[in-house]
Amino acid sequence: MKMVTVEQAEKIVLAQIKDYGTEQMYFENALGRVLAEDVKADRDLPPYDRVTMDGIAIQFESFEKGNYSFKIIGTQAAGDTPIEITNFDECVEIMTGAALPSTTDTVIRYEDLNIKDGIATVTINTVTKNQSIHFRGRDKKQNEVVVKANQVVSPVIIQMTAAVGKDKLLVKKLPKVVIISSGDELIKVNETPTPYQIRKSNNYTIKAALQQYRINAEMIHIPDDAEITRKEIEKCLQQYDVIILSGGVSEGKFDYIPKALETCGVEKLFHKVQQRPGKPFWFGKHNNGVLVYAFPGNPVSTFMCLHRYFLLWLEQSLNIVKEPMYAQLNKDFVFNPALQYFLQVQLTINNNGTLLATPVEGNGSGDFANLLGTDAFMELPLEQNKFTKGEVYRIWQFSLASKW
Ligand SMILES: Nc1nc2c(c(=O)[nH]1)N[C@H]1C(S)=C(S)[C@@H](COP(=O)(O)OP(=O)(O)OC[C@H]3O[C@@H](n4cnc5c(N)ncnc54)[C@H](O)[C@@H]3O)O[C@H]1N2
Ligand code: MOO
Repeated sequence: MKMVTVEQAEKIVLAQIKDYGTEQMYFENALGRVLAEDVKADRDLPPYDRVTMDGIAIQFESFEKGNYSFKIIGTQAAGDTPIEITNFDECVEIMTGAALPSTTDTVIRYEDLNIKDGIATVTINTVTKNQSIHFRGRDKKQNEVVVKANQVVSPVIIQMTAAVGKDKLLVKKLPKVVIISSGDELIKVNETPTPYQIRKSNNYTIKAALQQYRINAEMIHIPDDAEITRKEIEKCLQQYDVIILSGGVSEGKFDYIPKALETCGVEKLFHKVQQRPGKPFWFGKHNNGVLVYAFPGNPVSTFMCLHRYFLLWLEQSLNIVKEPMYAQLNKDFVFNPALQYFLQVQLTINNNGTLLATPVEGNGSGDFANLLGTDAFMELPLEQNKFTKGEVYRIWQFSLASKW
């Protein structure tokens, strides 16, 4: 099979979008999950005419006719049953959050009153009818949708679901994912490497990226052994929805992955994409539905393919709707090979509000240290070799949104 373009690879990957169903969960645990139902207001919001200042509640008409002094007939806290007045010159001392008595229509705050011997005297001349009242149903009506389905549950959504008494939420189920690292040169994080060994790290960055979507992926390491590789993949095909591999997919003597996958009945949908980094990316599907993303082992290649293909597939499978992001190249750049280049860029916003992408090239796809100073990959078009400052291209952001 011929090498596919980035565009073709994306099409093939997105043709495998899958709905993993829904599940109910306690609302407090739903942060970061994708809501699979609309949430409606169980009653009007606010549910009653809500007082917004501590002070007194009066009938505006009384003040309008020249009455400045009101006899306090009671004190009403938030949560209390409203105390009704029976005379024009009466008032209720009332607290923020209390329900406005139906016989009153205006609230005057303590700062504008003088209270002595049970009489509240207004010390200002301008009072507006209905002031300091947040009227019932002003924000939302009963049964109105307050949170729409198909969005990631955020702190404000948690607040709203709490407020409308919805303690269980229907959310999208997440695929079961296993991350497989391979290579005899790789040791555990807490082991001491020989001069020629390195610590495993790609698998942790994948796991962490997936945790942002609340997926708790398992991790497995396999040695450079064809038979063990085959057996482990065989097992994973029975237990998971998605297998993500990192390493062992290029031309090396110990790159057993593509062969093992095909022996296990995983159909190759493509191997090799016309891109840098990440050229040897292998993607396939088992007839039981399990998808296999086998990323090239170089850390930046794995990281780029994860964002450009897997997370895109995941977001679309979970119905997370995201608009593509673009930025303006902030420096001329040249790339000659006939490959689609994913340039590492640092993002800043200039004083015109334009998102600028400054190239920070690094030392190739093994240089994962370079990722720390960058925020996104800028996808440069295949047809061009020269890219000029001021041109706008698509970006794939990986730094946390909290940067701004
Ligand atoms: N003759 C050719 N050689 C290579 C080609 C090619 O087309 N022909 N492609 C190159 C490209 S591009 C890439 S990218 C790499 C991909 O190789 P593999 O997928 O086989 O990956 P490995 O050889 O297993 O590892 C590459 C590199 O990454 C390190 N690595 C692997 N896994 C991890 C991990 N979990 N954590 C940290 N680092 C990891 C590994 O130690 C190697 O240094 O192939 C080129 N070669
Ligand atoms: O996929 Mo490789 O990243 O070009 O070194």
